[in-house]
Amino acid sequence: MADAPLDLAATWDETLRILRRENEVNERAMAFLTLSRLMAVVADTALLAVPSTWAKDVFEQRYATALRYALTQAVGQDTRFAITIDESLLMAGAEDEDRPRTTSPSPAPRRESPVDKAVDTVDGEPARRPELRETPGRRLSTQDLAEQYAEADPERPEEPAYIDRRHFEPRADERLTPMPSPSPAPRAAEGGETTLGSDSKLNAKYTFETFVIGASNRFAQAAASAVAEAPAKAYNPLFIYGGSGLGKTHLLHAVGHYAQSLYSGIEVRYVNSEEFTNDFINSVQSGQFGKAQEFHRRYRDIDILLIDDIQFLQRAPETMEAFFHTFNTLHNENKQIVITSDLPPKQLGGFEDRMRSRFEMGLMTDVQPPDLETRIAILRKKVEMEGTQEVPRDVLEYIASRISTNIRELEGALIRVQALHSLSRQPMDVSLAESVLKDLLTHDSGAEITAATIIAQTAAYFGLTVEQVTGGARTRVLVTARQIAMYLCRELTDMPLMRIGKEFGGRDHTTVMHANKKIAELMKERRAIFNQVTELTARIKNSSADQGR
Ligand SMILES: Nc1ncnc2c1ncn2[C@@H]1O[C@H](COP(=O)(O)OP(=O)(O)OP(=O)(O)O)[C@@H](O)[C@H]1O
Repeated sequence: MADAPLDLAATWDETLRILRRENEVNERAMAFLTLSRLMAVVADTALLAVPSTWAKDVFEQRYATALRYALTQAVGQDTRFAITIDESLLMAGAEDEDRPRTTSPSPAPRRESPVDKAVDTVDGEPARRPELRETPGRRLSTQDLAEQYAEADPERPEEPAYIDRRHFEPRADERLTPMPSPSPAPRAAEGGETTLGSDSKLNAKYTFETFVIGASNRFAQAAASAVAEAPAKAYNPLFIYGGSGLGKTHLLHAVGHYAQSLYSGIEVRYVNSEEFTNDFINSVQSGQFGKAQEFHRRYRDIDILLIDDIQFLQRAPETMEAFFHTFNTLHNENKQIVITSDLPPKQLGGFEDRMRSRFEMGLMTDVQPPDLETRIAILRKKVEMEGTQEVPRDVLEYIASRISTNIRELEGALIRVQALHSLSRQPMDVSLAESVLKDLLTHDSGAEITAATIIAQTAAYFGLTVEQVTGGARTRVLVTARQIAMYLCRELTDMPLMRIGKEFGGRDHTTVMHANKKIAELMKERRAIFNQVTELTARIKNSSADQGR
């Protein structure tokens, strides 16, 4: 079980007291610190919300050591910090100033940001805004600060403060490592794919231990970790958005594993939005009371709902309505919801405003494409997880420098390099990697690759029909062709497993997962499979480029 939750407001008060005592921070910075908030402490990192870019820069650059020292003392363990900007804190402070001070501050009517909302629900108590104490050294009023700031930055946006990774650049001395193992290894099912013992459908590989943290995902990781530690207390919902293959699904599963490791008996459910849609449609179409009840039990009698790729939620009004009610029920009952999407709520087409505004109620954070060092660290982690032969740093660096936008592609390239090495017995060096990536990249026109193209090309290559590739017959040739096509759909398109399964006659996502694993293994063992995958990749890329012209 987790330790008793930290009293964040008291810890922040103590941090400020220590900073005042040490007297290393000037008055102006101290006044900004008074307006700031401690939002969470995740592993060894304190998440701070501060009112302005100026404050963030000053705390990170000039007062980093003093702040880190004070936080370490107040938390009682070595604590570093990450900062986000929440401009409404400045206004909140100004409003507080106008009111007579009381010992129990009540929430002021003010513009709410996702961050505010998040803090309002900590420990189920109303927000404890940092008190504006009158100290001998404090002469600047928050009203002064608000005015100064408004003058300095008249353009500041009225939008709620989105939290994104740009506020979380790593310190120079920071190493790229997975989080210092907060969670024990998840319970693995046979085949190592999903956890047993509950209906959660978690992938055993996607944990915080196997997730590499860099500037591109630092805040998302910390927020995900915080919701697992304190479900429905920290941020609800947590909304993670960003491009394909950047680790959103991985984080979602990691939340589930970590929460399960902390709270025995906690009910966690991971679901893709398409699966949610299917479940709902089945429950309605059957017309059976039992099915409807089963749907309710599945999505409402749970503690954490992890819903992936919300952009695919079928636009049918009934499904939207079902999701809206599920969301409200869970939220009202203080159950945690974590959502991923390719776009932030505001840009999610096809969703009603009431739905979008609910997505914005908690905390929003993006994940960005990782930088080179993070990509190398991810590759190193994959090698370590597979327990395969070491891959030299220059080879990892070469692969990481050539593939930059999608981690799934990065993993695919690593698999191919390892496969050629094990088949050809050529040394694992940069020239080997070059020869593999040459094939992979020279055909890259940037044109979009579709499942239809992959299936058609695979069928033509093996002398089969499209129906045979997507059908149910199980001769050896058919199964191999089908699995290769699924593998390439996973590697070369943005499609989630569930969607790929649909393209192959409505197969389950676990079938696609199995095919993916199988082909990755076979590529290392059988030259014929490696050649087929390589050759087909070139054909698919060429054909997609031709279609795009
Ligand atoms: N920071 C990371 N550390 C380790 N592995 C990562 C990291 N980010 C992504 N990956 C890996 O990259 C692959 C793709 O990640 P994932 O499926 O989570 O992406 P996604 O953002 O959900 O993509 P999509 O939107 O297409 O569903 C996974 O195998 C995942 O483990």
